[in-house]
Amino acid sequence: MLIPFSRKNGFQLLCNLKFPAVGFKNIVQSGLILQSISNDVYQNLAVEDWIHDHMNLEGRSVLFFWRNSPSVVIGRHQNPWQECNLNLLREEGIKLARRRSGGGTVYHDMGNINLTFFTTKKKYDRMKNLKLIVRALNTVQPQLDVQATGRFDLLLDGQFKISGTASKIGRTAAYHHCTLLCSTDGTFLASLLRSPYQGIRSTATASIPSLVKNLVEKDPTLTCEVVIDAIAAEYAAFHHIENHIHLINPTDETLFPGINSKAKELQTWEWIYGKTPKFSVNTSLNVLHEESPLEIKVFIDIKNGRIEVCNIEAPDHWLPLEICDRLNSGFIGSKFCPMEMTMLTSILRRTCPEDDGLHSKWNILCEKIKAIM
Ligand SMILES: Nc1ncnc2c1ncn2[C@@H]1O[C@H](COP(=O)(O)OC(=O)CCCC[C@@H]2CCSS2)[C@@H](O)[C@H]1O
Repeated sequence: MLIPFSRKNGFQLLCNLKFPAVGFKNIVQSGLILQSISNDVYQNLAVEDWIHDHMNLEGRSVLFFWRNSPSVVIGRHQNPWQECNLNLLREEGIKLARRRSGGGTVYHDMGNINLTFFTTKKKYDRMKNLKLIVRALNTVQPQLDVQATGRFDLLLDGQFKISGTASKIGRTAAYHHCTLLCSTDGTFLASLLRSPYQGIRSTATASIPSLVKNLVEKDPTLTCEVVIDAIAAEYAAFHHIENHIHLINPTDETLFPGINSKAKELQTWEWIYGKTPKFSVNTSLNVLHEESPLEIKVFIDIKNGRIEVCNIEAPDHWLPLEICDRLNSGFIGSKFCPMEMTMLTSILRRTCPEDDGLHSKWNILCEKIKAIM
């Protein structure tokens, strides 16, 4: 049963919980189980940041459950252009988030559970956490074949990924977080995580795609609610604590002072796109000229999400070199982002001679360039 986390004692509860007496030999590791009432990926990631930064985890550990409305979550050192179909994300209104932990890109929706295991750096143990999840799943469905792999995925029937792992290890605190697929939209997941962008060269961490499956496909009773309750019960039994899930509101500043500014930072363009490791795009675009295709070469270097070097080379007879150069130098310093391009190209177009033919070619080229962003 879920009981609301009271405002009055919330912060106290998080920071100064009274733990059972610790014996000399049998050290009782005390714990706390939390679940977010929000489905906003930025707010939930901010809870992780807050607990990691502010909670004293010495002698206590915390398990945090959270679910998000449709979102794509990239790792700290990843390139979103390389990892997902940004145009599709924009069209469908899917949130894109960059987390603070490393690793690959995953898709979240309300059919996916996220679990964060907070401990001290010393007590950090991903295999122990995954085994706890496996025990919980087997309690509900003893027939289920779920195993943890060497790279800390959970596989169903030896081949289908149902969980991916990432982690952040701080100076004293650490967390291991993982996903768990109960009833996620697999078709949508696959199309969102397929990048259509060609010619990207980068040193960013690349994701490792797998065949995925939902737990409900194996057993329809394994819904998110059932699975969360089973894992909470297993965690409570393991840590000798009350089997109770405390509901938390991640926008509650009395509980988490300063949390809203953490959530805000996670939503900024500078964090999501700007933290992409330097990369380059080397591709070509095709336009039609007198009914035959014509090749336009594009070389762009992007640093901190912004265009650092730009070389768009169109045949001189199609677009005069001078006009091309105007575009190339005009783009320097701007965000590698279609919205910014729309603004910029309409400003730059005013510097172009009044010529309908030229303007139409300019528009065609700018639309093509926007499509690779
Ligand atoms: N939700 C989810 N769960 C499991 N596997 C997924 C999911 N979404 C996509 N995938 C598959 O994993 C690969 C990427 O695998 P890869 O191993 O590259 O990355 C991960 O697993 C990262 C897990 C991060 C977990 C965090 C926990 C809280 S916030 S996000 C992707 O291409 C798909 O094939």
